[in-house]
Amino acid sequence: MLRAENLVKTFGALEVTKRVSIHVPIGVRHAIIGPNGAGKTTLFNLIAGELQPSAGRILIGETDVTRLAPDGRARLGLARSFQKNNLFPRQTVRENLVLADIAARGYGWEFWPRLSARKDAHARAAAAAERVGLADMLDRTVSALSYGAQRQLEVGLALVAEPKILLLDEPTSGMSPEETARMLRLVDDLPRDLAVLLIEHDMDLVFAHADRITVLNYGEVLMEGTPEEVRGSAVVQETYLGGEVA
Ligand SMILES: Nc1ncnc2c1ncn2[C@@H]1O[C@H](COP(=O)(O)OP(=O)(O)OP(=O)(O)O)[C@@H](O)[C@H]1O
Repeated sequence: MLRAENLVKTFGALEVTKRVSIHVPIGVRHAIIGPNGAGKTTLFNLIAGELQPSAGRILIGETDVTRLAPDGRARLGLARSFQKNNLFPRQTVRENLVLADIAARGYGWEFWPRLSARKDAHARAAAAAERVGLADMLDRTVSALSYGAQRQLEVGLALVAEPKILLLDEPTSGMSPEETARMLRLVDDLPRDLAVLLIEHDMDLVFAHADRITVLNYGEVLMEGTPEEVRGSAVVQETYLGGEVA
C-alpha cells in the first residue's frame, strides 16, 4: 500500500534520513520510534510530500508519488493528522468536519449550494465523528471540548477524506491516561483496510498496539520487526540500555 524505498534527505552537509525503507501493507498498524532527533518527523514529512527526498522513492499502491505535492498524495488516499492543533476553535465539531471534507474533495464554493453535495458532506462528517467517538458532540464548539476530544477530532478531520493510509504524528502526546486509552481504542477500531503509520513515544503503547515497528537512530533504520522482535533485539537493548526508546 505505502512503500518508501531508500529514502535519503540531506540538509546541507547533514544527512538526516539515511536510506530508509518502509513498507506498510493494507490494514497494518506500523509505528516509528526512535530518540529525539532520530529523523521521525523528517521521514513523515517526506512521506506526506511536505519535503522532497534527496534520493529514493515513495509509492502509494503502484503509483510513484515521489515528486507529487501533498494534495496529489491526498487524492491517492494518504491523510495526515497533525500533532499541533489544526482546528477552527470557534466552529462546531460538525462545521470543522464539513470544512475538512470540502477541502479534501477540492470542491469550489460554487458547488457547495447544491443540496446533494451538502447532504453527502454532512453524512461523511457524521460518519467521521462516529469513528472518532464524537457522534454526540457534533454541535459542540471546539474550544469547549477537552484536549483529548480535540485530538480525536484531529483524527476525524483526516478520516473525512476516506483515506487508505493514515499518518498519525504522536496521537497521544500530552494526553491523560484516560485520554490515551480512548485514543488507542479509536486507532485499534479504525477499519482494517486502512494502513496506519504512526510516530509514538511511549514504548509500552507501541508494543501493545502496533503490528510492526521501525526503530530509527541517527536517521538510519536500526531495526524493523514485530513488537516481540524489537523488544527482544539485542541491538535495540544495547542502543537504549538505561534509557527509554522514545
Ligand atoms: N530543515 C532542517 N534543516 C536542518 N536540519 C534539520 C531540519 N529539519 C530537521 N533537521 C535535523 O534533522 C534531525 C532529525 O530531526 P527530526 O525532527 O526529523 O527528528 P525526530 O526524530 O522527529 O525528533 P523529535 O522526536 O525531537 O521530534 C535533527 O538533527 C534536526 O536538527
